[in-house]
Amino acid sequence: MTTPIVSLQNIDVTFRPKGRVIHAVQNVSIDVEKGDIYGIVGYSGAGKSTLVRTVNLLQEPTAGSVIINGETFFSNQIGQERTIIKGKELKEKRRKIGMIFQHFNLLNERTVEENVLFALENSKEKEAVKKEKVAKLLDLVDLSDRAKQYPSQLSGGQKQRVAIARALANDPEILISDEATSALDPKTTRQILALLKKLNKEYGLTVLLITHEMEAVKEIANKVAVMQNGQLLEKGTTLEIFTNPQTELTKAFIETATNQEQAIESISQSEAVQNLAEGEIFAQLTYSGNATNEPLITSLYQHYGVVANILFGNVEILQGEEVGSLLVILSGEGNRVDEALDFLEAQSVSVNILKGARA
Ligand SMILES: Nc1ncnc2c1ncn2[C@@H]1O[C@H](COP(=O)(O)OP(=O)(O)OP(=O)(O)O)[C@@H](O)[C@H]1O
Repeated sequence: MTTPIVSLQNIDVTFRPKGRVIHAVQNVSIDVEKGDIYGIVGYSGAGKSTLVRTVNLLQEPTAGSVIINGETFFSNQIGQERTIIKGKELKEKRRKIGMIFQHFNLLNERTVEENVLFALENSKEKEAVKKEKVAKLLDLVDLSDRAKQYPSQLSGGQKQRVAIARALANDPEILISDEATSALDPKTTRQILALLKKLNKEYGLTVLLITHEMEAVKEIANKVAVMQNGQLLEKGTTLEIFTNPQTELTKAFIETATNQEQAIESISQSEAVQNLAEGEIFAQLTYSGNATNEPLITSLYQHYGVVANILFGNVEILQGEEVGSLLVILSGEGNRVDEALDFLEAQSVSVNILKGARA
């Protein structure tokens, strides 16, 4: 195993405002490999921002370890001595971890190029070298023609691209994107995500993608962790999580990202589902890779005499793999539906029963 570029181990963050106790992050462990785009999803208040702010110690954990590229930034584990990097050392290390935010955080009284240049104020390079670098970065984010303009003259997507150029100024290996697309419309969101993907692919940039939008994760992340109330509910590859979610919250997130929420809602109202007969099951089947629609459904009939009435079908490409989803009513004799469901699960099809019960 290679050393993870970011290893967060048993991270706790507890706030104590005015006598109250808030467990913002509780015992969360995440390993991010170099080249990952690692999505961290959860609703507002789940603890995502607090967790990622521990990566560059903008937030000091209460307990746990933060290890970046094999180097311990912070450690406070039971039975061990507490260590933390500070001062100049911390400042230097922080420069190698870029950050972008929902509201861009640009300096409004400075031009686009001055905003990017500002990130290089501690660099010992000559002014001309810095300027050349800024020009290159603006070219990279496709904003060369806006160099002399002010943030107020730019669209949201352009502002975020300035912020990305600024975040890359010190050649970071890691970029933390904290809800960077949350204030943008869907089309601009896709453009920014495409830019992050390009930076990841062409420059090997590792991205921590904090978001409440599973759609963004689906679009570019190869791994994902789901958080709720400060805790990590589940983590895995995007393909694993989308095809076999373990928790109700993850299922709900996925439904929003795959337009299935609406399909399930409207199909649940259909006559066939409303009048589901005894022994019938209304279920969502999700599968990836080789399993395809037709052979699965044919097998159910051939082996178990179970008829699958397909009410909705959808195929998406995730991380280069096909992920299929069907909403079906299964009917058959005796406990044949039950056997058919076991068969499906043995074929790595994830079964989510929406109405009716197994025998
Ligand atoms: N400095 C702080 N002092 C006290 N409580 C805090 C502080 N920072 C965060 N919290 C609390 O910790 C919890 C987690 O907040 P956090 O911002 O990490 O969540 P989040 O998942 O990133 O949500 P959002 O996207 O809304 O920021 C919340 O209950 C929040 O109110």
